[in-house]
Amino acid sequence: MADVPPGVVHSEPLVETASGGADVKWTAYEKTKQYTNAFILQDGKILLGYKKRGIGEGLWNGFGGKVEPGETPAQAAVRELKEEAGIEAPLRECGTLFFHVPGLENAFDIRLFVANEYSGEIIETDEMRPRWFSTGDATADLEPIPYAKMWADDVYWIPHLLAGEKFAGRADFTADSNTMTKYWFGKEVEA
Ligand SMILES: CNc1ncnc2c1ncn2[C@@H]1O[C@H](COP(=O)(O)OP(=O)(O)OP(=O)(O)O)[C@@H](O)[C@H]1O
Repeated sequence: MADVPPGVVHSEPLVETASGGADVKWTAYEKTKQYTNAFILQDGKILLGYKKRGIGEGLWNGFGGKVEPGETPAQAAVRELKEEAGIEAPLRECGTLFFHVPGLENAFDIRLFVANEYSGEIIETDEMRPRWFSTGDATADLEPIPYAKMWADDVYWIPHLLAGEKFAGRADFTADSNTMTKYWFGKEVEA
């Protein structure tokens, strides 16, 4: 049985797929705040957004934000996708992530969502500049997923997202930099 880190939310057993920083301890945390992160995957391409402000500014990511009081994570994911990319999609939960960043009051409890179709027109918003990327090699019109310009954790779990596997993990970051001191990721297996 995998040694799942504190804070990681999952419903089925997990097998480890990546880990690092074995010589450091998981940082203790007191409070968590729920966030969402949503992706559209279609015909060998993935929709990402360039974050123009706030947490993760200057990085490419899925579309998401804080779960507001009275909302479920699924409702928040749909609202944030509409607010940040202008589209609606039948999102399904595909994973969870937990992040600790020193100096922030709350650790991040993030629910990840994916859909293979959407409706509406993809638009740039105040917060995000959306763009399609190839899920494989570069193509004539699409660049590959820009891992070097994404959160350092993404390279470990996006392959699960692309493979249709449910995943969960945790990463502890240094303050004010996109560097992980300790991380653990796993995918769900049948109980
Ligand atoms: C540390 N490693 C990380 N790796 C991958 N993704 C990460 C992340 N840390 C935060 N995220 C995502 O970043 C968005 C922040 O949300 P953020 O825009 O700040 O929230 P929200 O829109 O509610 O804020 P406003 O109050 O509107 O500014 C949200 O999707 C959240 O899932």
